[in-house]
Amino acid sequence: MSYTVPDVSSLPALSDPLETAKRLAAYRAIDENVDFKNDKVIGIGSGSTVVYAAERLGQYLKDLKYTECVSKFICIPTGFQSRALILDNGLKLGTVDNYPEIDVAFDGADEVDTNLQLIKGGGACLFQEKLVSTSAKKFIVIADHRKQSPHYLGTNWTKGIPIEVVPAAYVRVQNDLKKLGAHKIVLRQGTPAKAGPVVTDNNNFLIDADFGQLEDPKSLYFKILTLVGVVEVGLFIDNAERVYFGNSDGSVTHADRK
Ligand SMILES: O=C(CO)[C@H](O)[C@H](O)COP(=O)(O)O
Repeated sequence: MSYTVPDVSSLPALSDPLETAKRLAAYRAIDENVDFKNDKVIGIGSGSTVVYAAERLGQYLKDLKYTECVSKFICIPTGFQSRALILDNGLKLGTVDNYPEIDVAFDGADEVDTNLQLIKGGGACLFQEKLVSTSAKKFIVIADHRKQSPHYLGTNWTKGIPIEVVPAAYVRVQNDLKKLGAHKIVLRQGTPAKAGPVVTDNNNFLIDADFGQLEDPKSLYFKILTLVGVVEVGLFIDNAERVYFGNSDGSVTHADRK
């Protein structure tokens, strides 16, 4: 029997309502933002929400109405987990080197403010996420309702801004972050799974620096980025075009960049 992409409104709820919310947001984002006729290169981010975006593309691939175009899509990952998601869903893998222009990219976020500025990097993939999202003509974020900030970044996500640093410079960067006004600075640890610091897909370390609520995330972004040893900062500024939020009542809402 032939396969048809399931309608979002007819999906049975998952056992965890939060997972249901993430799935709804991701499916809606794919349905409304992939141009099946014209898109060629799709960015696939990292984290637990984007799993459902890759799953949705995999569903389109199985539906004979879409198989021909989806099988030609080149999907660009943002790290190891994301690469596996692409392959597990039968999609074609590419790299930014081969495909520097991405039509549309999908990724999760740790917090989204009212201007669609983002904190990302909670899953330690921020450099490649930034590479992919800023290489995309359209960057679409998918998140559950916990990620929607009432106003400023740093309200819901209080673990600090993730910052990817060259290992040789981590002490220097920590000292410099203190001078910039960070209240709490932590070198992210891999324990209990790994003794010692988290090592990113790019062989770097991660520092989480808490600056409290961010009234001006853009200027802080540039201040941190210019510190010697900083590879990338988990503040995604003027990057997201639209964010889909999966809500606890089963609805999905979206916000657009002004
Ligand atoms: O930035 C990220 C990884 O570095 C993720 O996109 C972010 O942490 C959101 O993850 P999830 O969808 O699991 O909440």
